[in-house]
Amino acid sequence: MTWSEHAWATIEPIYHAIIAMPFIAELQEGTLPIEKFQFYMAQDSGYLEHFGRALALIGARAQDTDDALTFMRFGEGAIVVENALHESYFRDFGVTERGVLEPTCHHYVHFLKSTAALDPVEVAMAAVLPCFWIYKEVGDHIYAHQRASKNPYRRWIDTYAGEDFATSVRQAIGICDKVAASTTDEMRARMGEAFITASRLEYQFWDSAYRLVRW
Ligand SMILES: Cc1ncc(C[n+]2csc(CCO)c2C)c(N)n1
Repeated sequence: MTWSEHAWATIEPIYHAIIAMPFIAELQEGTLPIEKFQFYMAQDSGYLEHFGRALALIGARAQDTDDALTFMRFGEGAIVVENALHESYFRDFGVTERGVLEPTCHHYVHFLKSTAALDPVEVAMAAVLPCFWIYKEVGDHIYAHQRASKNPYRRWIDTYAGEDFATSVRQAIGICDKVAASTTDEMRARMGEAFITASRLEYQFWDSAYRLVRW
């Protein structure tokens, strides 16, 4: 079993809890109240900027030059590409400003940034993996189960269910498996812990958007 297969098996309950969340079910049906989506988008816009910086830092710390380049490109993607999507969503859904990072987003980005800066680079790579992988699985799940023909959240769904994104996810998993294969049991365990923590925070991110949790 590869490191990633094992890691995914440990977060399977979290993944199932995510796809059962009202936020995801209502996004899929197109019935999610707009204010919850606005909250999510505004928080996610802040998340993406910090996440992009964490990815670039992991790129700078990666041992292998190809991996460094891949992470730098991920970082660029998070800031440039995803922000463009957010900007158009801001327009379409009437969000005027990003606002402050609310507790869950604040916690998540600071967990990622401190891990990227202070922990071994393999652990940092594992910490950012749920962001890719869970979005891919959630995107595919919603895409496969959607019934509404006129879903205002369609573009969000298409982004994460698309083939371009699938390629990035495969790359991120591949790098984690490669570094895991050439490290110690202790480091693989630390990678697993970071993977679980980030998966919990993915759950919390949607949950707190649904509940509009502010400071
Ligand atoms: C809370 C949160 N987690 C994950 C993503 C998805 N995501 C953001 S950037 C990126 C990779 C580089 O483009 C991916 C997969 C998100 N939007 N918001």
